[in-house]
Amino acid sequence: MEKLSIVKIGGNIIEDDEALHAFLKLFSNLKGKKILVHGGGKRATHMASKLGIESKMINGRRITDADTLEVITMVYGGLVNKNVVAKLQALNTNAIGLTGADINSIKSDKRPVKEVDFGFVGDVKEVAYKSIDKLIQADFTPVFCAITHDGNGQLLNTNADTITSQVAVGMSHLYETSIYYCFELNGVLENINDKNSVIKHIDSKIYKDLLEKGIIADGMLPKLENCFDALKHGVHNINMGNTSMLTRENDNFTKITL
Ligand SMILES: Nc1ncnc2c1ncn2[C@@H]1O[C@H](COP(=O)(O)OP(=O)(O)O)[C@@H](O)[C@H]1O
Ligand SMILES: CC(=O)N[C@@H](CCC(=O)OP(=O)(O)O)C(=O)O
Repeated sequence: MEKLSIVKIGGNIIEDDEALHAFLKLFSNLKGKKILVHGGGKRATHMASKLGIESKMINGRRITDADTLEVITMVYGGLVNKNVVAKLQALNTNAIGLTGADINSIKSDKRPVKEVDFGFVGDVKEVAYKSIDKLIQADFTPVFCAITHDGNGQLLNTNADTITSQVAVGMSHLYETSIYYCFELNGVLENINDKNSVIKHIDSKIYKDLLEKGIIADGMLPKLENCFDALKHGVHNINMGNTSMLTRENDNFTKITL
């Protein structure tokens, strides 16, 4: 099976022009077929506050009312996505920016209201991996933002880590797929205050242990949940760490297995 890399960059890299440029250079130089997924939660929170809209997060997910949906559509689908695409073009990578509505690539269901009403937040139900592959086969590099749609004209906010793992599961029908979750730290850390305390390997048993010890928290919780879900559904390989792990010269990052 041919290989495919799906790389996700988080909010802290997007916020830092130098880090973003350095990352995009590495991504452009990455050999083989590839897809980029970006977040931008921090930028959305900042923009919302400029517009006088308060941001609320529960379990790492944004409560997305109608006003917030407008902000995230402008920020993720517009500002961040188009800037990333333009910067990739400058690096000779022929990128195409997409929400899940484009080419009907990612359909989701609005999250049902239980204890919490998340508003316009979508849980992914269908990835059109064959359509995405048409872009890849035409030598375009898809760049997804954190927006999906319900098929009835409604855009929905969807966590970028989840988009990454679900797109990876879809693409695993066609490729041996690896995920690279790039963020500002060197990997999952034993001690969050010590950047050198990288845990090099996490499997389900170690994960349970880390959860019990309270070592994993905040944004790392949904990230790791997504990892195990993806591995159970056909994704070959998952790595988490600093963007330099893309060079393969750095082996100081976290590898996740079942
Ligand atoms: N044990 C841990 N190791 C590394 N990061 C952790 C850990 N526990 C919690 N985190 C937090 O998870 C964050 C990464 O997740 P998230 O905020 O969703 O970032 P991103 O926007 O890059 O996806 C880190 O910035 C860190 O604050
Ligand atoms: C539903 C939900 O929470 N969506 C996320 C999507 C952006 C994202 O995931 O950005 P990072 O990867 O930078 O955190 C949000 O609006 O914050």
